[in-house]
Amino acid sequence: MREVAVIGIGQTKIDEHWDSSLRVLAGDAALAAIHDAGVSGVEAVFVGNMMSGSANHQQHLGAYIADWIGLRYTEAVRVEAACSSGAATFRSAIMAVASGEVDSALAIGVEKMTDSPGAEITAELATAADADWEGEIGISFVALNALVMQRYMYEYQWKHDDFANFSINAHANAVHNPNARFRKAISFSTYQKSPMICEPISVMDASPMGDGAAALVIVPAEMARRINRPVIRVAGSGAATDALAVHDRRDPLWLSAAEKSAKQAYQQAGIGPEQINFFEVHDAFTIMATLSLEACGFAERGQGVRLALENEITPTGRIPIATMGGLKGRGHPVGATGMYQLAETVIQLRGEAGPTQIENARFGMTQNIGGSGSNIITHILQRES
Ligand SMILES: CC(=O)SCCNC(=O)CCNC(=O)[C@H](O)C(C)(C)COP(=O)(O)OP(=O)(O)OC[C@H]1O[C@@H](n2cnc3c(N)ncnc32)[C@H](O)[C@@H]1OP(=O)(O)O
Repeated sequence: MREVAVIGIGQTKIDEHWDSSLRVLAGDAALAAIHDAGVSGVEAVFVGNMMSGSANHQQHLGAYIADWIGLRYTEAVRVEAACSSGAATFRSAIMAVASGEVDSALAIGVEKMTDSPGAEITAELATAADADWEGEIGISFVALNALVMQRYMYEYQWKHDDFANFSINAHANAVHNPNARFRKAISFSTYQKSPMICEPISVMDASPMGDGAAALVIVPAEMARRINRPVIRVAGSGAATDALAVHDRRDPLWLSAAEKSAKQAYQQAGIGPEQINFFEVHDAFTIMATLSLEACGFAERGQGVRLALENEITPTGRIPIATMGGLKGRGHPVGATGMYQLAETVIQLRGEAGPTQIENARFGMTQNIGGSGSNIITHILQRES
């Protein structure tokens, strides 16, 4: 397999984009990535998305987007893995280039959620849960994660307030990200007063919906090394699944798929969690960020919350997370999120992150979670020079 690198990124602001269709959003991000890469085209296009068929009446996305950006007669397919569709798409693209099948690939993640009424979109999101055991009883993703958070707080004796810094850090970092949906810092009191959705998850524990697209251009690393720009190499990539239904898991409070995919990525990169300079975590809910930090080796079991409490997750902490707002502040257009995480990691590694720049960052990690932890994909990007 060849080494691969990212040479171009593009993204739209996450918002309620009433005036832009799915392909306009995807096209804007894709063309920005192609422009950033300085190439005239690519050999293959991969489009990540979760629910365009039901939410936007456009299931067939590969040719739809490729044609829109002027790439007719190019290979183009859609990739779906629920909320981890973005990272799954990136993984397909890097494998295509690493195998030698193509010399350039464009990975796009796009989702348009605000066209559908709230109840409808909540039901569509719930299709990422187990239809027979979870969807059947009408459970939403907020409710599913609330059950896990309840159990976690009971088991390890944490209070709701102890999770506040996940939200405070994400929103503080989102202030400096022009593509973030909520560019407003929040205080501890905002967190405390936030309306409860499904106890113990309040609005400030949950990532907001939104519309958006992000894209990356991937080429062989040897080609990237000939460009006069920092080389951002894909050092590691891992993917793993778990039982779809939470009650079927070995331990509902441990993300086994996160652990396995992170281990694969660490092994490929030849490093451990201590060498990761920042982590774009899947903070769809504060409890999910907590469990992800533990499974990836940044905290002991039941102690992920302590990293937030002790301010170790801020840009100057031991393991900075959500450095450009995370899902909480930037927004979570589900099938696009993994691609936003990767684009932000490239920005950090290029040294272009502004006030939330991580000093001397060499290794950035992303983790994109699908379902309530049933499909998890981890990537490690490295700045070579
Ligand atoms: C593996 C996975 O990734 S699973 C995750 C899948 N994603 C989800 O489940 C989505 C979770 N989020 C939600 O369900 C919704 O966004 C909710 C319940 C948090 C909020 O929904 P609603 O109550 O409909 O929010 P609504 O859009 O009416 O906004 C109400 C206000 O709160 C603000 N707001 C809404 N959500 C958030 C948020 N998460 N953070 C900060 N502010 C928010 C809005 O801007 C709005 O402010 P305004 O009144 O000043 O305009």
